[in-house]
Amino acid sequence: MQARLSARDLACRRGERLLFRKLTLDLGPGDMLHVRGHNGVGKTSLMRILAGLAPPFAGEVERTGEVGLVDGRHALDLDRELADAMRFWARLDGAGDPTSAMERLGVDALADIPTGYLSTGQKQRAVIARLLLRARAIWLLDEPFAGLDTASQALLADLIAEHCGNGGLCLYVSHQPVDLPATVLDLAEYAA
Ligand SMILES: Nc1ncnc2c1ncn2[C@@H]1O[C@H](COP(=O)(O)OP(=O)(O)OP(=O)(O)O)[C@@H](O)[C@H]1O
Repeated sequence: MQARLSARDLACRRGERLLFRKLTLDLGPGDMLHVRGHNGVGKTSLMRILAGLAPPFAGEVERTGEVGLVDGRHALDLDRELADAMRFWARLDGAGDPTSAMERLGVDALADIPTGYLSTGQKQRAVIARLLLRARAIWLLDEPFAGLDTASQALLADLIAEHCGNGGLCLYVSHQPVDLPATVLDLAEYAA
């Protein structure tokens, strides 16, 4: 898997405020980076910049490989049954049958439940199942462990390890410690 994510001298401004600056990183196959920092330091903003969804105030980002982004924006049609929602995502993502990804995340038993009825953790597991629908080299996961029970947190850690073991890379934001051999980046150290 071709995976590379580099950022040079990144700065981020939101409204009138400069949040962080002079952030440089270079991630390749197998690399894991745990981004942390206090509320409002700019973690979500950083993820959006790295994903190419927002421009940096300064600096450059280079990506090799497709991005799989998990953030709080689930974009689920609340009336659609989960199996149907997953098939919709699979079509959007150019992927095949979502059944095995649903089984891996243990949401196959929820197939006929409208997504609006799913609990927070169940929705999050569905979103992670979507991430597995298609091979994407660069995983950008914003608070992916939030709302997950202990078993699901361990499963997600396993999935990240597997992804990186297969030559992918993963950058995740988490306020909680995660049992993975990731390098830690404290965004507060780059606060402007
Ligand atoms: N569109 C915007 N315009 C102005 N300010 C914004 C905008 N979006 C976010 N901000 C501000 O930028 C700062 C950083 O937000 P961001 O969501 O990146 O922080 P975070 O580190 O992810 O926080 P948390 O840990 O609470 O999720 C916050 O003070 C937020 O209010």
